[in-house]
Amino acid sequence: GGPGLKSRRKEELKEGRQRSELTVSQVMLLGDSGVGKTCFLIQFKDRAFLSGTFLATVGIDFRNKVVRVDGVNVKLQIWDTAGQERFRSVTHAYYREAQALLLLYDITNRTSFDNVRAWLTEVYENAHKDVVIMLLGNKSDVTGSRVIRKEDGESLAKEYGVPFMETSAKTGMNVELAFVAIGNLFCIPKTSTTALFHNTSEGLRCEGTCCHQRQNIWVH
Ligand SMILES: Nc1nc2c(ncn2[C@@H]2O[C@H](COP(=O)(O)OP(=O)(O)OP(=O)(O)O)[C@@H](O)[C@H]2O)c(=O)[nH]1
Repeated sequence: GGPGLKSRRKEELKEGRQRSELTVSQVMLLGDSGVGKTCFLIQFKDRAFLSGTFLATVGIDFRNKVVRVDGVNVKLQIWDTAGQERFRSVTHAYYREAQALLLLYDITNRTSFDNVRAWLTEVYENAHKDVVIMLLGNKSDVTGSRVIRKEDGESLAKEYGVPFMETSAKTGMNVELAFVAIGNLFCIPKTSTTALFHNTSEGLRCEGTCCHQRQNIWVH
């Protein structure tokens, strides 16, 4: 009893309120095998980089993380998919469930960049029509063996009307930002094809009207 219990109750209430504010969103990581999807997710979740031996993802794996977007807690359930062709049928089954897709290519691997078009075709055929897509040029820390210029990534993204960033799962550059941006993208009006982000002292802000309540996107 006593004041200890009272304050604990207060805390529980506050927690409960916070929990009910939480929205859940499914995010899928896509792209060729070896572009760095698993590393990208681990960097985001644990701020660590897995170097050394490359272990290809088998089928699908997932991790949760809560990000704060415009004062709302968003629980991202992130699905890490296998890039290898032989697992495609498994990953296809998850497309429909995803609210957001992060499509990665490797800036040191031209094939992975060329395959972005094929990935997008697959996405448009299988994913939900309101899915939010973002293109990411990963491994931007590598300077010596870069084969895809940043401008190439930008123009491809513009062609498809999707936002773009270069990232590094190794240094962590833009990793968190990409996930926060995905959260923010839900705020972009459907008619808008380009997302304008502003870096403010309070974090990333996007231009557009907020629509956190859009039923097909947010699962409460
Ligand atoms: N330099 C550098 N290496 C990276 C980066 N991201 C991943 N790697 C390396 O690239 C290799 C592949 O990374 P993974 O994350 O396993 O690739 P994946 O896309 O998950 O591959 P699949 O599971 O087969 O689809 C590993 O050897 C990583 O260490 C990065 O940002 N910079």
